Amino acid sequence: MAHRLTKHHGLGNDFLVLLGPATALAGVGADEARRWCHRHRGVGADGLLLGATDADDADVAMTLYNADGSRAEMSGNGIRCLAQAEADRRGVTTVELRIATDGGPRTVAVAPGPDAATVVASVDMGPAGAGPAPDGPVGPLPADDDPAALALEPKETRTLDLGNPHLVLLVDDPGAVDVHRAGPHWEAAWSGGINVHAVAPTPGEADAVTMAIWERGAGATEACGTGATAAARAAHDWGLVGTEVTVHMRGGDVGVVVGERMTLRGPSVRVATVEVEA
Ligand SMILES: N[C@@H](CCC[C@H](N)C(=O)O)C(=O)O
Repeated sequence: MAHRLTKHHGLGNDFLVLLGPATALAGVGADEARRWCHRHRGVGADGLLLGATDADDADVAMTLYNADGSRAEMSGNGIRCLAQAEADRRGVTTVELRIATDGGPRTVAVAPGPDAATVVASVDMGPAGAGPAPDGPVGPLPADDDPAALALEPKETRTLDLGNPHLVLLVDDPGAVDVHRAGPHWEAAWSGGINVHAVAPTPGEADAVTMAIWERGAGATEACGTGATAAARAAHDWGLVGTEVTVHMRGGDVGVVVGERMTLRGPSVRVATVEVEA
């Protein structure tokens, strides 16, 4: 049996989306995510989003698999991609959707973007709660290793829960951090994994931070919406930014409004429609 997927990205954080009634999604899971998200042997993506369009308590019920097949509770970029796919299915470019996620219900307001392939979406991300404590030690390193590359001497650290878990490290220069090494190094202290972000205020720009990203289950990604929301919350609480924050990532920028409930605003771009073998 073949499945018709759409591919989208939010600032280079790319997702495959499969929409349909829950019965049609039933056989699709971790194995399909690993195969379809594979960069060389599949379509390629950071994650697979399943959207059940016949949920009782929401317009769409979202299930997210990372590229390695692990389940994640929530994605700030992914939920915008899912909302764009659902808007396309309905043939509209303006819509407000209630989306059930494993991290709780979210509301996404979709509006037209600068071109036909793009929408801009605002997501009510809910409150930013306290994240999990590490349950193991951060591993030892060779003595001659570069502390800046590994983000070994952060000025502050904070874990946050945006439905999914994040570790935010305040560093001097996120550009100096080698996320391929720093990410796994820090993540190893959480047995369930954690998304790791090295963050600093953006020089010469008020209310802006720059971040480098390592994602649980996907590795180095160009952008992370829940991570950007966590970074903005942490930077605000450290007194570095106000309540309307621009977060600069390798793939582009999002806007975050810091409050009791956090709001994330950014684009989703439709890339392709593909038919894959089950
Ligand atoms: N990139 C996403 C987050 C995807 C899930 C994450 N890798 C996890 O395992 O928690 C985002 O934009 O939020």
